[in-house]
Amino acid sequence: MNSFNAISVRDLTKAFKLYTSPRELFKEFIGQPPQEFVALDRVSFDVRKGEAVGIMGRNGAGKSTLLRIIAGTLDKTSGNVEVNGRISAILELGTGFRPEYTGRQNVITGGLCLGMTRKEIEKKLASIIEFSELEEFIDRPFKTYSSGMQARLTFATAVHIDPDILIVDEALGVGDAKFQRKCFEKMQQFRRRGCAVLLVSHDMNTVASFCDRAVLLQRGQVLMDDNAADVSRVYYQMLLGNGTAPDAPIMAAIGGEEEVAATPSPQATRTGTQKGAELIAYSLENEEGRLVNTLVSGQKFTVTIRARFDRDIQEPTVGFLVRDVRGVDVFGVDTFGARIPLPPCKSGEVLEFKLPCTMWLAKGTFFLSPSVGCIDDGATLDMHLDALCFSVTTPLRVHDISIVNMAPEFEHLSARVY
Ligand SMILES: Nc1ncnc2c1ncn2[C@@H]1O[C@H](COP(=O)(O)OP(=O)(O)OP(=O)(O)O)[C@@H](O)[C@H]1O
Repeated sequence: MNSFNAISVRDLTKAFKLYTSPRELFKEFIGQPPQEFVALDRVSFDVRKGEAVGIMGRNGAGKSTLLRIIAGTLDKTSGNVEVNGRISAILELGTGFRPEYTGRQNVITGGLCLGMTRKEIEKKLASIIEFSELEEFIDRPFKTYSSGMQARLTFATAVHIDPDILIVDEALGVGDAKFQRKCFEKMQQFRRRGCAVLLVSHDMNTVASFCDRAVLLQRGQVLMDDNAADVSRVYYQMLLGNGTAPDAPIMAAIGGEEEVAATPSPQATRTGTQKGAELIAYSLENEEGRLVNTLVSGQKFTVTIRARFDRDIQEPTVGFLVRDVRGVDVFGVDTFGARIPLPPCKSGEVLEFKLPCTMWLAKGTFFLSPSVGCIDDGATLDMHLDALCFSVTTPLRVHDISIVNMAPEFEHLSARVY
């Protein structure tokens, strides 16, 4: 393995044998193999030292199976996993912890399970308890702890191993916000000293903000391995759509090749009846009429949408929706709602819709979903969810945390001292 890598996974495959009855065991014994379920299918990726990699995917995609094999608690069927350094894995709450033991006793047994020596544990016991903030409860039975308290003790023990590789499977999700913050701070410290972090999470914001890279699994295969923000976005679109990412790009942006267009997402999900009209192009233009994927808060821009009709529509309607990365709808408009009639369209005609707007959102990444509909029968004919990804930058005078730009007029500011 390359010396920069902490983990190297090559063609990793895991097939679970499915025994539907005890007879199947017997059949296997006499040479008839049982049915198999392939949970991981030739998965390959690397994690570099000091890198934080998110593992994403819908329920059953194979994330836990992957982590368990890397952590060494589950056997692989084929392929190769190389690990360079000491692993500490939080695969589920209270790994190696006994419900009837006290918190203190469990730190000792759990620590031993996680690979610490008894001497090491004794040396770190006070620090583990302090990190968990459970001093008051540490001599009570573990089974009386809430799931958040269990998470605290599990995490506190696991991070005191001083691992080279930290593997965390969602366990942090149950701690309260303050404790989660503390855990992420601890994980950042690990990264700074070269520890690799592998984090399974369903939360795209966690992955996008904490991880450098992410691997998206779909039915046991690697669908995407890229920077965390892009993978999170695709994962989010999978969740919004039919659960799988389409194989091929479905959209092209309008415009000249030399110009930068807002990125049409290859993963856009189509909704609507898809009968009567289809969206054929859409784009964003700045005030100079240039195709852009970055808009400046406070400035004007134009949304252009083109739709082709394959039947006569007396009253078409066009609109779009803008969402942020968390999936919150931040703006929506359509000609029907605005009571602006569009001209009737005949089969074979293309309608071009251009709507000048002002960008009042503040800094961030957003997704635009264009749509075309038919007022005659009240249907959405075609809508491409989150099809255009664009970012907004704010002028210096708007604070970074802003969601919207209230356009402060500093030139008219008055300040009086009494
Ligand atoms: N012991 C087992 N025997 C048979 N199938 C199994 C076994 N363990 C896991 N699977 C199957 O393997 C697939 C992957 O499971 P896994 O737990 O890795 O998914 P996951 O991505 O972690 O899901 P989740 O987000 O729900 O935790 C699932 O379809 C699951 O049913």
